[in-house]
Amino acid sequence: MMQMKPIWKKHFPAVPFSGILAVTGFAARDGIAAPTSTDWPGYGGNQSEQHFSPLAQITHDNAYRLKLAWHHDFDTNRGQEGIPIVVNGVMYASSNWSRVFALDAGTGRLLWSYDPRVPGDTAWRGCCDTVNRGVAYWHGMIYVGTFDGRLVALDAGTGREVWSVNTIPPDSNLGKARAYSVDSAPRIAHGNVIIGNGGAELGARGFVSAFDGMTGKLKWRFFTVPNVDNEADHAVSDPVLHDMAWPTWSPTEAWRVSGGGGTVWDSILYDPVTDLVYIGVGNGSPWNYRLRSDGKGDNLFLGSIVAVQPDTGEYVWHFQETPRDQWDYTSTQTITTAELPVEGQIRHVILHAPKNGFFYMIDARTGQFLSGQNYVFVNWATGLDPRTGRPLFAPDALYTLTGRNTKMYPGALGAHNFPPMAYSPLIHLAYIPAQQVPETYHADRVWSWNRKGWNLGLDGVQPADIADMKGWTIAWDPVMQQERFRIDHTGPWNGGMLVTGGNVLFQGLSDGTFHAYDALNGQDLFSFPAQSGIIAAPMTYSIDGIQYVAIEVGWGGTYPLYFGGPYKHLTTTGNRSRLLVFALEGNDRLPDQAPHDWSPVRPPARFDAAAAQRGAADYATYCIGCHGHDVMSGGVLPDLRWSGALSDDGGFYNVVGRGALTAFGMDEFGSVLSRERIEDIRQFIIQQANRSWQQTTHGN
Ligand SMILES: O=C(O)c1cc(C(=O)O)c2c(n1)C(=O)C(=O)c1cc(C(=O)O)[nH]c1-2
Ligand SMILES: [Ca+2]
Repeated sequence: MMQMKPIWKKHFPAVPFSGILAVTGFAARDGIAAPTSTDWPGYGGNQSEQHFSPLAQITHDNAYRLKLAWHHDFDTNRGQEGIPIVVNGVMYASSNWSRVFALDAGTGRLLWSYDPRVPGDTAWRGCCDTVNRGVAYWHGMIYVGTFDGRLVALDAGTGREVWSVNTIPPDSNLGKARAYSVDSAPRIAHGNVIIGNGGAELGARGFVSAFDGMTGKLKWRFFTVPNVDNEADHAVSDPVLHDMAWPTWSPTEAWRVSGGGGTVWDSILYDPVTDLVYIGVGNGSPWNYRLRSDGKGDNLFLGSIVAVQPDTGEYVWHFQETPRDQWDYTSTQTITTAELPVEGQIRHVILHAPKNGFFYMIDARTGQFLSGQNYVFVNWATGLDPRTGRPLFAPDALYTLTGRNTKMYPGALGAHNFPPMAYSPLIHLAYIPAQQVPETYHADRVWSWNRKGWNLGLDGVQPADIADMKGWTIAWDPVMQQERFRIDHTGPWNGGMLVTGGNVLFQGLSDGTFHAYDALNGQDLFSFPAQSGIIAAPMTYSIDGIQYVAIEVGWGGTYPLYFGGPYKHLTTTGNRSRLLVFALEGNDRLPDQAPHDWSPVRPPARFDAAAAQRGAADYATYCIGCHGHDVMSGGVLPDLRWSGALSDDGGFYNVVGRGALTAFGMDEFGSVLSRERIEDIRQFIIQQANRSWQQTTHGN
């Protein structure tokens, strides 16, 4: 093997490492021990959310020996995006539908489980599966955000509910759509539990709330986009929205209805060094910038990182990465801090690789742009203004203004989505689970509003050919703003990263394998067949001197749901959602894999082509987000082409119109679509099923 020189030695003789063991924010309650450095006390590991652990028992020399120590089957086969936490030997893992499991982290023995009983008819509110990314620990309590918008505090010892609040207030200032869902991990700052929400694809006005960790009392709320009438929300964001954000919006119809977007649906970081909370703000709602804001203004705080005070939520600074958003370029991706040299001085900086394809280094105290460079091919901007970091738009990028359908790199799933990036304070590299998923955007000319449906203001978003879809892990040098090496994957939508003191990089892939790589050069050290695609990120901890690495397995999230069948990598099987835990010793094994999938069955032979054409439009608004392009399942939810309900209009209406399968997450649409329109959707699905049937051998 070629030995690589440690890259960092070139410009780092002796750099003080940031917050590796910093666990001070997780203070102990009487009689309850504080987490230790062998734990994984929060979503991002340490308080810099570097997805780094100093544990070094597993190294590039021995990682090939990794074994399965134990596994835990989840009670759902939907997508898994959670990163478990470990505190004092107990693992707290969350799963789809916001369920929580406490397990003995050494053996996998189930200690308790908690089901918030999220009503199945709330599933439509989420763009991207009923996933959950994790829980928070503080003072002997576990906090989980539930898909239907609650924040729940559990007793860490028993799983008993201590308090529960609705994080989505009934206020009238949230827009008409109110498609709120919560899937991100709560974060803790000064004893406050901070949580955002998602929903901008369907219609939502973004905000972040802070609740007292002990009592659940609301401490503050910060809205990320202005009140539509520039009136007071009686929230801490009032002054900055009134003075700074409002002038960057045009008071047109579309955002008044849909809420404007700016949802904080994933990353939030409390930084003990600056004593600030950074929130990653999402895309505009509707996506169509011309319809949303008359094509005017930067639309603050869309596509920004905003820094606020932990106790009050008061605005401190913002840095907007994507002004004039019309591509779903969220800034919700991993917010990480590090100590790095800038012009000869060590600075405390934020590292950020948002969807838009640029890697940013920002001063954490002031929000000042320090440097930035595209980490993948992009065609929406030709670069960044070197002084301000503002993107230089490519002429074709503003497609809602030009009216020309445009294929954009990145597309709406971004060059980097929710799977966390990691940063090694030993090697000084960031590891980005990056991808190329181009899409062609077709702008609508007229705004129309659909309750319970997607509200993009677009005629459609067309994914590129599968050959154009790529996935890599990019090792990025943030100081030089350049790539050091990359690991090629079979396709996009791979899991997030973990890097350790043993200089090992762990990642699960969309092709259903789990890997350990050498963090210095990307060499593949270990591969495990996990039986299902992986989108979550691993974490590590140590008990009784043994280092474990855990990963949640379960194909899902938006890519397989929305893009559908042609983009599925594991063609042989449906999902098996589980938690896998590895160590250097272990003798657990997975049960043999019996292939299971949705087999084609002969669809009804006749359909009405004109009805099918009408149904296609409603399918794209109401169904596509879960059931996929061209009605092909991406391997998570049932493939409607082969559904028994297709053969009978009454049975189909019972499911789609009346909600016969509500308990499974299939809501009723009879309240928003007439029986005729639902029948048109059935005709469209039958048409698609016949097309597929013809294309298989069955057609002969
Ligand atoms: O705008 C939003 O409110 C919002 C929310 C979410 C979410 O809550 O998961 C996602 C997105 N946007 C999004 O753009 C996106 O690509 C995405 C992927 C996923 C996922 O879990 O697979 N969620 C989301
Ligand atoms: Ca979005």
